[in-house]
Amino acid sequence: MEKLMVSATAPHQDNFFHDNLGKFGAALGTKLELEYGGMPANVEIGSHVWVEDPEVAWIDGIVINIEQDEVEVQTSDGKTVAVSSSRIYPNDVEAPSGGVDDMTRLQYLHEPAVLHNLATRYEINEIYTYSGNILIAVNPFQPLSHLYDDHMMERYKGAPIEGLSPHVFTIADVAYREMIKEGRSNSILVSGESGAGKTETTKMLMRYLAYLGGHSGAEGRTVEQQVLESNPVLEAFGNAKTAKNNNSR
Ligand SMILES: Nc1ncnc2c1ncn2[C@@H]1O[C@H](COP(=O)(O)OP(=O)(O)OP(=O)(O)O)[C@@H](O)[C@H]1O
Repeated sequence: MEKLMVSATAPHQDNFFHDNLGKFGAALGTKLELEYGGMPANVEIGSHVWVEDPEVAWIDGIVINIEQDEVEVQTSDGKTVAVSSSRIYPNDVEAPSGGVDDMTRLQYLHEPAVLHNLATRYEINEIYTYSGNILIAVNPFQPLSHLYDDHMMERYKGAPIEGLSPHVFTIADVAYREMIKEGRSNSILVSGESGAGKTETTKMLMRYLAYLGGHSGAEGRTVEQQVLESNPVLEAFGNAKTAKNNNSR
């Protein structure tokens, strides 16, 4: 059985941009341990790097001094910090200002680069980003209805993955088409911490799948309507308010 994956994540704050990369990192639930076993080979005085910061998780800066295993970095908030050479990560300052829609296109695939890319896209309401064939969804904590309307479903229907912005509909579309082509069941794995947006993501997946397969059903209601109408009933029985989510499953 083919599996497609959507990884949902929550920034926990309405405005998390650069100051909230730390919370975002925690929400991602992943720590990309890419140790260099020493200083990255291409780091020298003047290099742009990321260093860890207690407030904002990762901050960009410029190397101003290197002494054996210790590197001095002037950070963009005007401070000077001394860190072990194994704790700095190269910063690609030539990366597109709006981020990249597939993280495999990043020059460096380490934690600060990944988080910075997601945060940059989130700033412009691009909540979806691919990492190869995995879709990362960042919880917008606000209705983005234009992303999920009929017009969008029509646009994504059967469309090649390359031409359109990353979207949960593409994941559903690929899963559906593979199921038809292979003639066997398919599955989509949606993972993430509580409050990350798994339920909402799943609703969008179901909505799109119902749209693809929907036709007029009993009492003139479409399959899409019937599937979606079952949600509030199921949620009324199974959901509860928790510290992380008002509508937790
Ligand atoms: N794509 C989205 N668009 C708008 N709001 C969203 C989206 N995803 C999540 N949210 C908001 O975040 C809240 C929490 O999301 P959701 O219930 O899907 O999280 P969850 O991962 O299923 O959590 P749990 O594991 O606790 O059930 C939603 O009630 C909704 O307000």
